[in-house]
Amino acid sequence: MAGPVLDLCDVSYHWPGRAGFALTVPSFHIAKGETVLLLGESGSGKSTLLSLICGTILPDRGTVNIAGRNIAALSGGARDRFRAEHIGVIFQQFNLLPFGSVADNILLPLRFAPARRKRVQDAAANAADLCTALGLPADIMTAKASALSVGQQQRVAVARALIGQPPLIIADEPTSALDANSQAAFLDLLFAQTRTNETSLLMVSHDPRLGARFDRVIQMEEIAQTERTVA
Ligand SMILES: Nc1ncnc2c1ncn2[C@@H]1O[C@H](COP(=O)(O)OP(=O)(O)OP(=O)(O)O)[C@@H](O)[C@H]1O
Repeated sequence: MAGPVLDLCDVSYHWPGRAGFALTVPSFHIAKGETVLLLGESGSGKSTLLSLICGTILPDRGTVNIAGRNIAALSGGARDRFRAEHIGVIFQQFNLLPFGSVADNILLPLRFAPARRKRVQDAAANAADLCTALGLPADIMTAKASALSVGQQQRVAVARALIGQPPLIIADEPTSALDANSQAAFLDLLFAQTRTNETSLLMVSHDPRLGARFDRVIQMEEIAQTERTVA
């Protein structure tokens, strides 16, 4: 793929009805296969920026290009499909469907993303392979998501983000619920998987110690101006 996987230009955003906070990002790119850790104090707008990148909120101004396409210019349904095709998302609360099986949860993004689905020859086998690569037991595929430990849920959320090799993974503090040992093991697995597929990774964290693992570490204030006034 030519050009950056992610390219923000002249973006600004304020939450509707909230005068106290405004975010401006003049320019921010992530190259294919690049891993970036985004650090910043609480309330500096990291999660807001990730929502703009995922297209769940739209900028007041500017362009958010993913794989060369300005998602801010797509209509709602087209944007949802584009996100499912191109972005694997891992949130703090893993957002698994509690009554679905592990297999249901991992395969979910493929339902909305035919091109991503096509990259996977045998979806069930691929989901099982990802589980094995992420250190989950082979028989976990039929277990209900609600029956899993937090660490297992986290791995299932990673498998769901990685299946079908989307070019970009967005992770918002995915290790916040883990102890130091589990955190290191989790990141080893995530990085092994992104390297295999040359996936770009943008991860938000409060922990600068994670920085050594990433190609680039950026502070929110290096890429964004945040206006904060007490309303
Ligand atoms: N859904 C929302 N509706 C209205 N305002 C919001 C919403 N989400 C965030 N904000 C506001 O946007 C500002 C930035 O919040 P954001 O969550 O993006 O920061 P953050 O850097 O991710 O913080 P943290 O590290 O604590 O998660 C805050 O003033 C917050 O109250």
